Amino acid sequence: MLGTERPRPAFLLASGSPRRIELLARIGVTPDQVRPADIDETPRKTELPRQLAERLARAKAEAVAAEATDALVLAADTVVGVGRRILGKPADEAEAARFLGLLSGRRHRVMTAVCLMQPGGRRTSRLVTTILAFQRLTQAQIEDHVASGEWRGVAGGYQIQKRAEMYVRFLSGSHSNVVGLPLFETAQLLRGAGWLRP
Ligand SMILES: Cc1cn([C@H]2C[C@H](O)[C@@H](COP(=O)(O)OP(=O)(O)OP(=O)(O)O)O2)c(=O)[nH]c1=O
Repeated sequence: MLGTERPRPAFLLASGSPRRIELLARIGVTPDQVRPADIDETPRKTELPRQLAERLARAKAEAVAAEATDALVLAADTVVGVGRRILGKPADEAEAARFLGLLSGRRHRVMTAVCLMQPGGRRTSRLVTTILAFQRLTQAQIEDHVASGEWRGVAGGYQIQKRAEMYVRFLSGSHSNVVGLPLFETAQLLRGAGWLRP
């Protein structure tokens, strides 16, 4: 850094998702601090998947930025939508199996909203949608998936970066978006904030 330049703000990742840390690392970005936001993620009645993702990403970013006004704060939220239905994180094995049944043989959408708060309160964001289709799943495949435990703590109850990819017949759009952080759009936001070089 040259002496005439202003010092960089601290970069905080407002997320407890290990996937988001790994994805950022892939584009050479290491947060100065990881500070998961503690917010209520319950969908509102009649809220659409994209509205939920946008609202939660913003709420996570604002919650952390409120305690660190001089920092650059990045947050994201990933939601799976099948029609108007929102699939969050399955509560238990039965719900994980039900989600897989809903995804079986159908197209669905994965939406990730990314929100970046700059020091001084300027906010920029992106909403990215990836369309996927799973093959039709047999009962045995659903049972194996549930037994793998890979449904825990993830939207829709599957992880494309793990065994579930073998069921993905079709994907249109960003792969990293499905894993929790669309890297192309995140890099655009970070460039806009002067954090990455154009
Ligand atoms: C669909 C899908 C989701 N996911 C993950 C990404 C997100 O971490 C998670 C969705 O939950 P989120 O609420 O977006 O994120 P999180 O609770 O893991 O972390 P935080 O709120 O602190 O940022 O699901 C995968 O890892 N692979 C997939 O294929």
